[in-house]
Amino acid sequence: MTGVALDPDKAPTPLSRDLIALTKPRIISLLLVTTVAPMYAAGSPTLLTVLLVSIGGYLMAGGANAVNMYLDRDIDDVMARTRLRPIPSGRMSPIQVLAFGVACATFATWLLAHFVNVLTAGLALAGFYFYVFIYTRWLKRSSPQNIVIGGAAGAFPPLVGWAAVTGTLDVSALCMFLIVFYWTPPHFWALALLKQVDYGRAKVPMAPLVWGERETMYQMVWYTVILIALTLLPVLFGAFGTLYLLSAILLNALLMGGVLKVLFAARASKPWTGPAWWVYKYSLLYLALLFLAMAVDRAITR
Ligand code: HEM
Ligand SMILES: CC(C)=CCC/C(C)=C/CC/C(C)=C/COP(=O)(O)OP(=O)(O)O
Repeated sequence: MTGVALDPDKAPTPLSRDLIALTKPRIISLLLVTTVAPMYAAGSPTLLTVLLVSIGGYLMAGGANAVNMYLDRDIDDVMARTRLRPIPSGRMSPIQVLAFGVACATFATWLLAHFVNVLTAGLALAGFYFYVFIYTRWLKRSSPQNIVIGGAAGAFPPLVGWAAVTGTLDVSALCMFLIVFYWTPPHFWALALLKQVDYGRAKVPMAPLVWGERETMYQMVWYTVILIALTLLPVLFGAFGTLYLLSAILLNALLMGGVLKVLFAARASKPWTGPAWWVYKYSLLYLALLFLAMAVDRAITR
């Protein structure tokens, strides 16, 4: 016994729980919705294919998230939101985390290439590299456009799901990629507006700190306008029908309403943090329901 007082932040945590935390499971749950829904929009996959793609997708994205925590261990240590993660809290060493992340991604590549197809494995691996090297290693610390360009990483899952079922990519898959791509700025900047102290302390040039709050809010509005147009585009070329159209209209109206509420509150010098939280939380429901509507729409009209 050393007699050192127990720090509640450093209370023992089972290794299994830390390994799961390294993969950011809650984020992956939505990534998997945007992987599996396109599979049902693309065709009629067997349950085994869905299971294999889900396991491979989880391990690839989880591996990417673990390597992200390895590369970001210095800034995770200074942000309140991230300082209890396995590395900054001292429960795991950086090299253990790196090895875990690389092992997950390697196994996922083999699994997808061997049991699904090589295009699916290649697209998932491209998502891994994009997130680790383009977003985390490069853009996150160097530009307020970090999540716009880097956000492309999070848009790979629909391509993965589509390729797993069709063995190829087409304009519907591209539309789904673009939908997630343009959804990312309103999703993330709503949170970035609320976490400016954290990002300032970590010297990460997130949009609100570089452009200011008002400009970030205007940008959120413009990205939402493009997002709405992109969600309606597949209906114009006949990819989806009425159920999807009605769902998209409703979901879009609520998202635009939320984003405008943030902007108008700020312009009127009224509190905008409540509406910003709402937009962040709602953005998650929005994407899940939009992709679910795509799958159901195609399933009932097939
Ligand atoms: C560059 C792109 C993105 C950035 C920078 C970003 C950033 C973030 C951050 C910082 C959080 C807060 C997490 C926390 O509190 O620990 C978050 C939450 C979340 N993000 Fe994103 N995100 C991005 C793209 C995506 C994508 C593509 C998806 C899924 C399709 C996604 C799904 C989620 C989910 C489900 C949460 C809630 C997690 C929770 O409640 O613990 N994000 N995002
Ligand atoms: C197909 C495939 C494998 C794609 C990879 C997709 C992927 C892992 C997307 C993650 C998006 C995300 C959580 C970004 C936040 O990173 P951050 O570093 O800003 O968040 P943090 O501060 O919470 O660590």
